[in-house]
Amino acid sequence: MSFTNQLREENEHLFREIYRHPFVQGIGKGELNPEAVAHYVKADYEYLNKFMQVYGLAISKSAEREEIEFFNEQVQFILHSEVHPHKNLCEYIGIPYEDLQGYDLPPTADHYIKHMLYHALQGGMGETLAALLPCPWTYLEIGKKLEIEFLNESQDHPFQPWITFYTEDAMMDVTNFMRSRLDQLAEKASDSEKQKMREAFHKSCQLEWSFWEMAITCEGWLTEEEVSTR
Ligand SMILES: Cc1ncc(CO)c(N)n1
Repeated sequence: MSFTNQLREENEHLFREIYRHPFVQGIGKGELNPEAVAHYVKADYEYLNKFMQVYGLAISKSAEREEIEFFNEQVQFILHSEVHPHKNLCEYIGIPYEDLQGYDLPPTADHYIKHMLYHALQGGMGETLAALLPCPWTYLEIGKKLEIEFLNESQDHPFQPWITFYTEDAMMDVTNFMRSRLDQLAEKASDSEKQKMREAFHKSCQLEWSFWEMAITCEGWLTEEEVSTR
């Protein structure tokens, strides 16, 4: 079995729970709390800004042009395409996209991005890819499952653009490219390197689930008042 198939199998429980998460199910049902949606877009906009910087670090570790080209394309994809699912969510809550930009990352999003920055700075390309891979892979699976379970050609669905964005070939291509590179690198990696890749991948899966939870609970940093009253 390939290394990334093993990773997928080891994290089956998390993939399942991510799909079952109330925010994800809310996308499917077309019913979401507007405050949670605003919280998600604010966090995800800044998260994706930082995500592009992780791609920049990955470029600095690239062994060949093909990899540089891939990461460069992914930066373009975030800048110009991944704004569409955000705009879909903004329309649902009737708030201009610009009004949801420039906020501090809530604790979980901050943790997630620093986890990726850590592996990109400390580890090699394999570890970097292992930390990045759950991002496209979990969204691809969410999109595919929601499409089958909730999208119906004949009915308007408020989140149809969001769902179909993540089922398009682009998401599949990113996931497959990262998987095949990671599989190649894992073949040559030592056991201890593979262990680091496993851990990076597993923590990213956990943080994907936590990111949805952060949105639905409108998680924020404790205020001074909250700290002093506990
Ligand atoms: C937190 C998170 N993970 C994955 C994606 C998909 O790129 C996203 N937009 N946000």
